[in-house]
Amino acid sequence: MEIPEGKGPYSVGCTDLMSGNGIEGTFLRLYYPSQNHMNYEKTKWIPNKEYYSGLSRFLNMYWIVGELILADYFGSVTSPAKWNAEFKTGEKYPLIIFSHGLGAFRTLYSAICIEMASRGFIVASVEHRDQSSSATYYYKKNPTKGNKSKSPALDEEWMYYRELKPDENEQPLRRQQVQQRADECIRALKLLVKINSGVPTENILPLNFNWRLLKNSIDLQKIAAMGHSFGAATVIETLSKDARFKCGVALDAWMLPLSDEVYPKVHQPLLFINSEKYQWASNILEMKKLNYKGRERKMITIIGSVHQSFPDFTFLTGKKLGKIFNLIGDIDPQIAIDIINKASLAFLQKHLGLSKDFNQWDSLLNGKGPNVIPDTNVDLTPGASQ
Ligand SMILES: CCN(CC)CCN(C[C@]12C[C@](c3ccc(C(F)(F)F)cc3)(C1)C2)C(=O)Cn1c(SCc2ccc(F)cc2)nc(=O)c2c1C=CC2
Repeated sequence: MEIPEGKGPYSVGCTDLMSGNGIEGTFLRLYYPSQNHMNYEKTKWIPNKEYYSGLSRFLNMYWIVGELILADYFGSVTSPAKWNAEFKTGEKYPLIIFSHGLGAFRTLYSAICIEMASRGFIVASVEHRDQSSSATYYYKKNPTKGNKSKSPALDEEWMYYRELKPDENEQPLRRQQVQQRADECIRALKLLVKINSGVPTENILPLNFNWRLLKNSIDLQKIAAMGHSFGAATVIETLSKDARFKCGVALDAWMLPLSDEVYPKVHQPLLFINSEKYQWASNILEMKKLNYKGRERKMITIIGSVHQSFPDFTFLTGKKLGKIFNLIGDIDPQIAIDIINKASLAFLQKHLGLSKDFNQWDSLLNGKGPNVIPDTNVDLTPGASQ
């Protein structure tokens, strides 16, 4: 079981960028079209052991037991992208900013991000520092004691998932977090615009990736946001704040963090791709609040899919464990991710004005095709037994 390769014509590279100290900085994993050299190592899927500690805590496993099991089980998993491969220059690429879900972090959606990059997108998967990530880290510049000659020592600070207190009301926390998440997506865009303009950018991470090759390589008129669950709410919040994002793809959106005043502000086209199992009337009704005359809204449901059909875990456990943890639905994970990717590509071509062949999948946007239906299968009549 491993994470599927991109199906598009471009070879895919991957690197990490952390810019700015402390939690105000930007931390993202970049997936991009790369030169087709063969001698590159693959990308480490979960790059630091602290992520396993965070995950086991998020999953309510016993901290140590969970960490050891997860590290043992997933420690050698790689993503099918060439680590620090040379960027493929010579054309301008559309840009996707990707936002991860609650308890996830920037590396866990590589199947979707790699597929997009293989189709000719630059994809920046941001890592959120709003304490919704299982774990994340940043560097605190501690002033060098006296001697100015040495560069200030940088020490890693780890931040873990903030659990809800027993009687804490979830909504205020999630509303504050979705604001921070949107700001982090907008900061990531600003950083990439700066890199595109050729301004040299310092990467705190000691990686040998040539960022100068990205000069004039991003098509600034073709920028979209994508995200899963809490990350899909982040997409909606981000679009409402920054018109540079021309459209959004909301994967199994969790609408609780959004307040009513955001709905009239989202003018850009939105695609909702919903799993069959992760749907309930109040959540769907919140999505419908975004329907305004003249605003493009598309919704499809993938039959047999579950909430975890979107992150990479769906490919990494056998059928049995996958079923127990609800990581795999009745639909084959590869078939589900193909529908997710093709519907997203068709929508992005239409609303970013791409001249590719993604319109071949337009029928998916109308819920036509195997394993897919238009809109939702939830009965929205009030008081219906859900
Ligand atoms: C018990 C903890 N309890 C916390 C509120 C609920 C935990 N939970 C269901 C889970 C995540 C699950 C999972 C993953 C991974 C393995 C593994 F074993 F494969 F590692 C197992 C089991 C446990 C399925 C969700 O939070 C669902 N969810 C998610 S899941 C995003 C995610 C997180 C971690 C990952 F590693 C991969 C993907 N993103 C959201 O934005 C939202 C929700 C709910 C509302 C908003």
